[in-house]
Amino acid sequence: MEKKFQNREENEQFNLSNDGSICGYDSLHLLLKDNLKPHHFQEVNRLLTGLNCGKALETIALPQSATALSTEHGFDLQAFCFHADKEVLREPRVVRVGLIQNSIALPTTAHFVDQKKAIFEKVRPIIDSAGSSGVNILCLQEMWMMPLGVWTRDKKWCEFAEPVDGESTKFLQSFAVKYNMVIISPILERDLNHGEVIWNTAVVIGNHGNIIGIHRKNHIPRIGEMNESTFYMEGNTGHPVFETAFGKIAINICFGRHHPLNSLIFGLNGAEIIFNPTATIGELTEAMWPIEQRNAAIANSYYFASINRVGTETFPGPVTSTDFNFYGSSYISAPDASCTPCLSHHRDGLLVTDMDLNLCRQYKDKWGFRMTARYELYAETLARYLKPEFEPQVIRDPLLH
Ligand SMILES: NC(=O)NCCC(=O)O
Repeated sequence: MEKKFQNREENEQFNLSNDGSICGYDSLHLLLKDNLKPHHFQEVNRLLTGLNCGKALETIALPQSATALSTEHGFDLQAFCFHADKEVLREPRVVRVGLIQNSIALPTTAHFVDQKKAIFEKVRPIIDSAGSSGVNILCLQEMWMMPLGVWTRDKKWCEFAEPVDGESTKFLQSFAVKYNMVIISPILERDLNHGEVIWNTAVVIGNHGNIIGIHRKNHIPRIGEMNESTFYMEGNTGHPVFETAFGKIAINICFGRHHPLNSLIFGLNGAEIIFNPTATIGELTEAMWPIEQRNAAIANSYYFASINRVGTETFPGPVTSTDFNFYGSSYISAPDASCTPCLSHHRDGLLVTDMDLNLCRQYKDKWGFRMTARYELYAETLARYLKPEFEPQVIRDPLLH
């Protein structure tokens, strides 16, 4: 539950104990709401999260069956609605999207079978809550079925890898059928047909429980010790867009969000919603988190839905122990530059959001980013850049020494 304190000093004091909250609050949004005068908060909120169709983003009421699960299991549950303008020739195309963020359920030293089982049991009520909320497309976090062992160099974590039609897919297929829901399941994949190599993969399960297809992570981080390429290499599936019963979607896995051309190409292939399952930590990316995804949504006239895991994952090593502190804060950005507030910084959560997909074309028409882009210039420079004899186009001040 959200921590509540008598006053700001107590909140700040609490933050010193470092429970992963923001000064005792679930999110920046709630911290500001609780500490600003209502008219100040209204203005700060407008500046931080924008306006959708001229108004602050509306919240939506969810069925009691969904909210009861959040109370019983202590996960954050928030619900919002992005509107589009009314059109004469097209009906609204409203899709209900759900994002799940969660911590692991057992210490990373527990038996692997127990760890995976415990994660399944942890997400089960959250998926049920999404299902009873009428979610059409649900996305889980990057490698949701395991701790983030790929940030250690310890190859034992390869044991969590599964074939595309493995245990995690089978677990989720039953929910897809039960709730008539498309489910995106980001896993550590083992490709049995190609030398048993490992990939970082999102499996797209259709609303009839069928596997529509997969996408493999395009960009693999190599940041100091955070070097996932010791486990798997850059994906070989391009930039697929999956045409589902509820809209055209694509998955831009984690590190891909830092690459604007990666985001661009999903858009050129016609994606209306990008799902961005992520695992990231505060000291590295928290200042980027509210910016990059919103920018991608604006520049490409699509929705961008980002999910980050929560909690601390401790990996004891022979000499030192490594801790990763994930900051949650899953949220959705829209083509009109508005966005939802973030889910909790430290608790499991489900974000349910209605989005009218008509907003994508309306913003293409209004801002004309596709029309005004200079793809031929970019393509020409990129083609030259790839050649060994490339020289940067720099005009030097002749008065420089
Ligand atoms: N999982 C992953 O690619 N994380 C890298 C850090 C980041 O992009 O935030």
